[in-house]
Amino acid sequence: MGILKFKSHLSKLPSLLFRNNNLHTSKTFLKFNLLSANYCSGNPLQLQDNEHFTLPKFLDVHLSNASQTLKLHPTWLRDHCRCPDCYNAVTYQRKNDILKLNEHSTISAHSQSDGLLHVLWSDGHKSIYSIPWLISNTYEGRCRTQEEEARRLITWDGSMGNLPSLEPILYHNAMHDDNTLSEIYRRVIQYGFVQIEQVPSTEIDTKMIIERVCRMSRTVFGKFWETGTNFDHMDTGYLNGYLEGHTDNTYFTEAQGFLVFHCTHFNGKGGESFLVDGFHVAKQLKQLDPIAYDYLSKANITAEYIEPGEHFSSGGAILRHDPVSHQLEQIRFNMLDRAPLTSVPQSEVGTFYRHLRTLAMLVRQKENEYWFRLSPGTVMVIDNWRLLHGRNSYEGKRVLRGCYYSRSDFMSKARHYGIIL
Ligand SMILES: C[N+](C)(C)CCCC[C@H](N)C(=O)O
Ligand SMILES: O=C(O)CCC(=O)C(=O)O
Repeated sequence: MGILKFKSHLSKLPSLLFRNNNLHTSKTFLKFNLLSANYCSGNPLQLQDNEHFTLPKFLDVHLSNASQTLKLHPTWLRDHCRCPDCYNAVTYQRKNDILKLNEHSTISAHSQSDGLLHVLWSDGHKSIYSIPWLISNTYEGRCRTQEEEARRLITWDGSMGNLPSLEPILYHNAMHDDNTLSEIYRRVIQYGFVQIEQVPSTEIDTKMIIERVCRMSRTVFGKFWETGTNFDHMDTGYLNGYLEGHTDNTYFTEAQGFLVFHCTHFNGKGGESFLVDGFHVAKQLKQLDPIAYDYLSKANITAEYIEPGEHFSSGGAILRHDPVSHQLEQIRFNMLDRAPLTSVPQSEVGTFYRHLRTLAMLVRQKENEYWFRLSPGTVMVIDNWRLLHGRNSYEGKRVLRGCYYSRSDFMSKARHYGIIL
């Protein structure tokens, strides 16, 4: 009877919940001892249980290789019940009451079969869980996944020697084929950039491909911007001098996640572009000077952008890490947009400049720079949290058009295409 009722819950759950993700069910993953592994910060047993300082009774879920168990806290389990009373599968939102969770978290009975866990609670409520879903939605499982995702990133130096030669992505395919769109996302996530070729160099076509990939984000520079024809904004990007490798928007509380460039007109000298893989440089720094790496992961540095009517200012570490997985998430590097250094006491500034110099030296290394020319017809999408971009000074006419994508918007689509979790 109980089981039948469970089944009816199951059929209403979104199929996503039961997606059989290879990553989570693979033998290697299940072999992993979920509790003893210390690949994330802290110890979940100590961190998460402060209820009356008693050790809660964990429920042991036996994983398919039998010798491993996943220990789940009853409150977590009750909070993650996906039955229609606890979860609205249409809006993908919870319905349960956080203040009642604790009193509802006593398990009366449980059983496990066919990849499902059945739980009967002391208040009579019944829950059913898919075990792969449980694994992938715990702290332990998620940290593991983030590590896997980080391992899948391919970092590179200026020679690009370690990158496979990839089929060019053509405008026509990108516009009409969803698989090509998903490939664009895969490349941006994996390598930090993608080039789309044979884009007609009109403003309207540039906008079409931009919007096909993701929605444009409006910033102080507007939604769709153009440089080389106007001095709308007081920024070196609008002038024609050399620009050293940098990331944009270090002065926003959240820098725009991605940049799009399309050079639609060039008639002059110079103006070649380059990219540096900030995650590669970060790896080099960690090896060369782990103390500098650690320092730049913690020290706060403020950046600013000022023009008539505006004054943006925001601080943060140069090497920003995910607070849970501790994976490097963003490099904020723009030496021009640094604000007065008010975040470091004078007694420490010597150390600060020394570490910053070490990083800047690596950023400037010629071997790390990948040089190319942005030319009419090629649209480039660049990860602004990972890659640094720059260009040579130029003379003549050079029209660069483009936009930003917010991190949230682009990552939402990447998740939709199954590129990230
Ligand atoms: C890209 N676009 C020309 C619109 C703006 C350039 C802004 C560059 C600025 N220094 C920054 O780092 O954010
Ligand atoms: O002109 C370019 O190629 C790049 C401009 C730039 O770096 C910027 O606007 O942030």
